[in-house]
Amino acid sequence: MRIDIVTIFPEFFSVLDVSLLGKARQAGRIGLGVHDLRDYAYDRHRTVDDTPYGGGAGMVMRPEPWGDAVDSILYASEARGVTEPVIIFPSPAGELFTQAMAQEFATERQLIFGCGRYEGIDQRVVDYASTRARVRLVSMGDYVLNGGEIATMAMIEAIGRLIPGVVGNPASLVEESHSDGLLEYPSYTKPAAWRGLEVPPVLLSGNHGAIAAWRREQQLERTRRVRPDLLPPAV
Ligand SMILES: Nc1ncccc1[N+](=O)[O-]
Repeated sequence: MRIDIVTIFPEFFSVLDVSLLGKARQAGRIGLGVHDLRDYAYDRHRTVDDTPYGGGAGMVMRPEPWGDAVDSILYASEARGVTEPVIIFPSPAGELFTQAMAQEFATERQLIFGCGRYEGIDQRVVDYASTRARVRLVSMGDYVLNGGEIATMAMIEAIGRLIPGVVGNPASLVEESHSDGLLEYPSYTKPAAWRGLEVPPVLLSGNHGAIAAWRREQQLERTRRVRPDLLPPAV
């Protein structure tokens, strides 16, 4: 998979050189391009924002630098034979990011992330990009960040770890929260007793059927208690 990021803070993404994603990049499983939006702002001060039409507080990101940045990335995509990649604009006005979306995006050949700042990006950038790529506005939750960089980092981690070969043991991806729609069961390791707290005896029984049943019940109980909205109908 190829990932391109447009941002005014390219240094934000140096963290993607480490850990699993760093190894995936070294192994060639993920290609990463971080593009500084200011490289596409050709005035002397490399301005990327301006005051909003219609008034109001804050600044809006100008369309020209975005248009040139998107065109430059799409031109390179076409040269690599990728037509209509997905462009993701993190936005509190977007559709809520879920594990299902992470799974969906993990099958794409290329993802482009457009990190807005200030009060957002001129709407015409989204409208223009939609004529040349599959555009998705995606939200990490009902709260407001100062820009799309942290949201992009979270999505890249959630998506990247699903790409075959990135996570050492693919089996570990199966029994996780949200992988089967429910929250995961509690986990324990040695010692069996710690500060007067015991590991549930069933986990020491060696009875795999009883262990699987206990874990499923724990998932349901935890999901009922913490996230009843995730419960499948008639549970
Ligand atoms: N919540 C957000 N606030 C600002 C930018 C992006 C956001 N998001 O969730 O993707």
